Amino acid sequence: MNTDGFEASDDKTLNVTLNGLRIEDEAEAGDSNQATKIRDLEKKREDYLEWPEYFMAVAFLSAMRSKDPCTQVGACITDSNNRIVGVGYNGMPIGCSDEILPWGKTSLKPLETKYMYVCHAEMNAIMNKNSADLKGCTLYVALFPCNECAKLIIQAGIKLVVYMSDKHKNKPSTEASKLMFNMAGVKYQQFVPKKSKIVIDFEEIDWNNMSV
Ligand SMILES: Nc1ccn([C@H]2C[C@H](O)[C@@H](COP(=O)(O)O)O2)c(=O)n1
Ligand SMILES: [Zn+2]
Repeated sequence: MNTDGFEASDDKTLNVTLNGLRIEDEAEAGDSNQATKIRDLEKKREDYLEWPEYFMAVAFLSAMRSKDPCTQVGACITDSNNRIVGVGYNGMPIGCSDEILPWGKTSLKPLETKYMYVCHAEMNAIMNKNSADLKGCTLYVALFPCNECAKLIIQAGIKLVVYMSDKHKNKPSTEASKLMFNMAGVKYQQFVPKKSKIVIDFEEIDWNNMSV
């Protein structure tokens, strides 16, 4: 065993035992890159997802379930213990076929547009709650909530809305949401990602080191 805790075997394979796991490397003993790599496996990871990024990523993952051809929105509600207590995405109400109801938005006949029927992501996340109530909770959502969802958010007792985009900020609906949030003491803040990308590539997972 050398001073780094590595064991150089006769066949020039670098063998290291970490927490009962034997890591064998085809590197020559003394290869400093390999040594650094192996030493990194002994330390706590520093590039783990922080809570806000994790929750916003859950919101975005949920949005991938949406069948809306134009806009997919996801929402994730968390409590003060950083537990997820509700998730949702925009979709047709339960029992109302999303094969039959319209997904278009341009028809001059309101009944033939999705707007009459779609449940917004925030509404679904609130309705899907798995805790007794949502008092003091935080809602993560891709788009700033509309006025109808703002009412639900307020009534549910949610205290903070973290949103990614307020691209409709000049719409009366957004202004109404902000007016109600301000009156009701619901705070809202734009999410500033620390990572530009969060990728899950199933084909690239290194099962030996369990890194993605
Ligand atoms: N905060 C939001 C904003 C929008 N949505 C949903 C509702 C519709 O399915 C769609 C909006 O349609 P668009 O006019 O953008 O094609 O997005 C939501 O769930 N939450
Ligand atoms: Zn809404």
